[in-house]
Amino acid sequence: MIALACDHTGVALKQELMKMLDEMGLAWKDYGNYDANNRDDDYPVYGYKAAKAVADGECDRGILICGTGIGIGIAAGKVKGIRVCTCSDVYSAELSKRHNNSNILTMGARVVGTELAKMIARHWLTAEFEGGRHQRRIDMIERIENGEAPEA
Ligand SMILES: O=C(CO)[C@H](O)[C@H](O)[C@H](O)COP(=O)(O)O
Repeated sequence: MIALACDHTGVALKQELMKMLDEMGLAWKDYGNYDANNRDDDYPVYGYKAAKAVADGECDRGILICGTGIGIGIAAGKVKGIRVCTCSDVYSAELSKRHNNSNILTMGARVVGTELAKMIARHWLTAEFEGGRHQRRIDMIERIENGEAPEA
């Protein structure tokens, strides 16, 4: 299950991603915002809901959108267990999965066009974590998250 969320800037792009996920046969759940005209909304609300769903195991991973992808990514990354990649290119998106096992992709609806965003999401969704030395580094990140130094 893929968690989707956005603020008012990302409603149209999120709808395009929903169509793409349907075509890929991937299930999704939408954590809002549902209304592009609600311009007074706040991205942390939606970023948190989707990130919590991933952290709690309700969803396997998430794709979140705000104007730049940065604000909603910062908010989502505050949830324990969440590894965010904010991407505007395919290479970073793919490597964030292969090396960092990112579990949330964020993109900027005011940064990337629809087709590029779909391509980025497709690469991210189909890439696989390589483990090995990369797992060691993720373990270090988890130690930092727990208030410890990365080296045991
Ligand atoms: O937080 C952001 C910057 O990382 C997002 O791009 C928001 O979508 C943006 O700040 C919203 O701006 P608006 O002027 O309220 O549309």
